[in-house]
Amino acid sequence: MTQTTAATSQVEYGANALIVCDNLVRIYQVENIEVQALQGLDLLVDKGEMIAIVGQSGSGKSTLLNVLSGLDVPTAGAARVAGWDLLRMSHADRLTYRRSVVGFVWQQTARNLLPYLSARENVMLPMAFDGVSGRRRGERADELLAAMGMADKGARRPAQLSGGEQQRVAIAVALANEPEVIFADEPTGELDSSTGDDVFAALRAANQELGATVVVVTHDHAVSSQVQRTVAIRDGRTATEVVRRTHVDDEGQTQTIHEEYAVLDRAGRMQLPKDYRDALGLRDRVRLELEPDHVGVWNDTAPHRERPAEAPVAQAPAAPATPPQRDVPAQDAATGASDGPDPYAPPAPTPPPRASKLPENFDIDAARGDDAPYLPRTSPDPRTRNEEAQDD
Ligand SMILES: Nc1ncnc2c1ncn2[C@@H]1O[C@H](COP(=O)(O)OP(=O)(O)OP(=O)(O)O)[C@@H](O)[C@H]1O
Repeated sequence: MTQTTAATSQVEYGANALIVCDNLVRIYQVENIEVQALQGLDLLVDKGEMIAIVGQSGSGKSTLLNVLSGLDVPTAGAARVAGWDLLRMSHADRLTYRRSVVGFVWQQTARNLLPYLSARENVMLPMAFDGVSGRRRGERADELLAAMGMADKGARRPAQLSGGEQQRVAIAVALANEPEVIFADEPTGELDSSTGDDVFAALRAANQELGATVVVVTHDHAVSSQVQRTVAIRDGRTATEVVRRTHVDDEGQTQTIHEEYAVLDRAGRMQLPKDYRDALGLRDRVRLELEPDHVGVWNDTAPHRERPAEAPVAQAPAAPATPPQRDVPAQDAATGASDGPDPYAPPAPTPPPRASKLPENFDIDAARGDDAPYLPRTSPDPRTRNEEAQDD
């Protein structure tokens, strides 16, 4: 088995994560043309998480899933799942990996189940390949079908089940050999929305009740309301993440909050969301300014200006969903400071002063110099939105 050893002299990237993609590259050669399906993608998934990977058609989702499921080998970079090095697996390793370490739910219901076996027999089949005793196979199949809300339909063949029921049986099949992770590729793509919700409820049961790590790949951004974390990929790279959490307000009402993060890779690269770029006319080249607790990103044509040292620091405004149809002064992406008064802007709230997160001995003036255009972030500075994640 080609498992990586944990004993390295320095801490490995994502050492404690269940899934690690580090600068993953997949280049397809089509005649004389190279297609870069994955262009240095980074991804970490912890054990026990349920996440969605979203992206438009052609963004690289299927390529990523093929790599993670052991069907394809990346061109460069690193990919590990549960300690298995996906770039260095032998053929035999790959079979073991696909049989016992990962489970799959595909979009096409027909691809998940054998049509001539009952639901119960379908769930028992992977266990037979894995050498599980007959009695135990039956017991576990019954447990899994019950967990998926399919206890009373185990004797039916796939053709006697609805599309949503077939997908719930498929989840039970994927769980049969107690895999480390389940990959679901557009599992609700062929279903209506209410049936799709049932399938997501079954995936959540697999995650929360049976402890499986679940990765759902989809083009549907609305999925972010169904999972804890949504990772958006764009042009073969991780672009943004939306983390969903619940919050109880002062009146005792539970609110769901989506916090959107830009993903910063180890080389300091990040993608600015399109609505931010459009709103401020940011393209080709931008100017960066390091402030005590954030980095300002400026339109290249914006005049350089000095900010008074005692100027109040405002919280980041939510970016507009659509670019405003008017001239917007070049604006500091994090502070909201602008070159001149914006007659359309609502009155700015006066926030409490924020403490600097920089180390005490950090020389911000030296760091602002031209020699140090890229600086490490010392703390995340998420933009908070109470709305669904928006992509391009
Ligand atoms: N076998 C292949 N040979 C050549 N190019 C490929 C191959 N597979 C994918 N690509 C290209 O790689 C890029 C990413 O494709 P991929 O299928 O991963 O995207 P996707 O996000 O899954 O899209 P969709 O949602 O439409 O399935 C696309 O430009 C695609 O044309």
